[in-house]
Amino acid sequence: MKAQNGSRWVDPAPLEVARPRLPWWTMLPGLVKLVISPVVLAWLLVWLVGKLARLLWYYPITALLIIATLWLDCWAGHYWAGAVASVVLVGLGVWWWRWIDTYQRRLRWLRSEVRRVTVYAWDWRTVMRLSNLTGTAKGREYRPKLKRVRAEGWRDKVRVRMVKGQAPEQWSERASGLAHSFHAKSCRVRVISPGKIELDLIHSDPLVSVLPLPAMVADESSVDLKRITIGRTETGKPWRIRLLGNQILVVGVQGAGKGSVLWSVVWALAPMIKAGKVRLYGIDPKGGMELGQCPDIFHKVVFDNGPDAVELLEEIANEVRARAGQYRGLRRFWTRESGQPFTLLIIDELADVIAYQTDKKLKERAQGAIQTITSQGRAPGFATLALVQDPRKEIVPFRNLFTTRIAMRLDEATQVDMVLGDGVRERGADAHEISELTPGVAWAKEDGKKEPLRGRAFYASDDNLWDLRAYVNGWTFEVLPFPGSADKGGRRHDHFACTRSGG
Ligand SMILES: Nc1ncnc2c1ncn2[C@@H]1O[C@H](COP(=O)(O)OP(=O)(O)OP(=O)(O)O)[C@@H](O)[C@H]1O
Repeated sequence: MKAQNGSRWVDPAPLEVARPRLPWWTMLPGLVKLVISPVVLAWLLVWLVGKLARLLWYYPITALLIIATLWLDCWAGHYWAGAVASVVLVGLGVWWWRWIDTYQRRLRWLRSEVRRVTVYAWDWRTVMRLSNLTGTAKGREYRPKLKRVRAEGWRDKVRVRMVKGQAPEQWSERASGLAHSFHAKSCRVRVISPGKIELDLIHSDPLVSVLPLPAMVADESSVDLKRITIGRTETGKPWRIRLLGNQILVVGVQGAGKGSVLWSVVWALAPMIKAGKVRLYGIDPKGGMELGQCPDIFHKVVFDNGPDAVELLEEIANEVRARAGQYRGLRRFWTRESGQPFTLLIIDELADVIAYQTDKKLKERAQGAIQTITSQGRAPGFATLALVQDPRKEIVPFRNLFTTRIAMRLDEATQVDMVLGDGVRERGADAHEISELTPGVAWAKEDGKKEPLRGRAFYASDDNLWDLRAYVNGWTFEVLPFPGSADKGGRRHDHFACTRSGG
């Protein structure tokens, strides 16, 4: 209303009301709506079926249980369905409470489904947003998709479809935050296929218990030099390494358990050593502290880093060249049928031989010989197992000649990169975080294989090493009565003495 002369009325402020924005299709003429409605309904149906199929795919056991309960409800009535469901639920609860190990093993699928819904799907959107793993384009939020979850007790394997434009490295950078968000101890990121990754959310370490050496293989023909079992991996499978055509470097701080890798390899080879099909050479510059425990299973062994050690290395390097010359034009690789023994050179502290040696000439000769053996020994059947504490380039300048590298407990993350190579630590190989309480645990990386492997080597006790010596040398023991050992009752104490024969 306009202000008139003497009137108290003034123009009111224009009314500011947002016009309601209706979806575009509401503006369509009624006839068009009628025509496209069956199409829209069909599309809705397909969408619903898709959602249902997705639920059935991710939660098959839960769906089966619900369908079975509904069927029971129709068939026997509410009372019976409720009673059976309660008994099953209570039974599962008691099983979980009393026998969690078998529950986790037997009911892995059900557990996977329960963890998917209660731990991951529940918080997925929030965790993705807070971890900056979502993206926005044209006003729309794009979120990584939670796919299959598999609970294995000690870890949950969680598959994820990444947002377009995302890299696995972005996930590796946030691994620690993801672990905390999903109540896990640590998180590893593994690439499955383009755009798809798998998160390993770790809850406990399956390698905490000591693994005793297994029974020795009876027959040398069953020893496979391509698959020597030296322990167990964290997934419970045998930890196997390849000796044929391979050169192995084991790195770890003092007390990391490098010796257990060494003796697990020798234990697995024992039948072939005994049969003369494998020949061991050894260098132990620490005065025989390690290899001196079984000196007589070696073809030749030297207990220092002086001229004797260098001469032994040069002798082996010459053999490598000579055997390669014999093979030229006849065969490409060593096989058992060649009639020549497979040769394994074991060096207990490589740094003492090639870095700490004060005589420059000896040092250079040792370096040259080891480089010949590691670079040319593959085809003619020569392998090297070198143990070292310090992986720096100044100490081991030719790390790349070792085709399998095993990182035991290390001091720093940079050392892990030096041993296993760039990018392997980002895939979870945290060798610098291996506990002091688990000697023998290691991360291994083979050339040509993308994923590193975590395992624990068998523990070789003094008795095992004594058995090894006796077995390879063919010693037998006979129990003799201890002199004057009969007690008053006439019982003989005859288990204290023995004699050796055959060696
Ligand atoms: N696989 C294993 N399982 C259980 N205990 C182990 C294992 N390996 C080693 N140990 C224990 O850890 C201790 C250190 O092991 P070991 O001497 O082999 O370490 P190392 O890395 O060779 O050390 P160094 O460099 O000083 O020789 C041993 O006394 C042994 O009792």
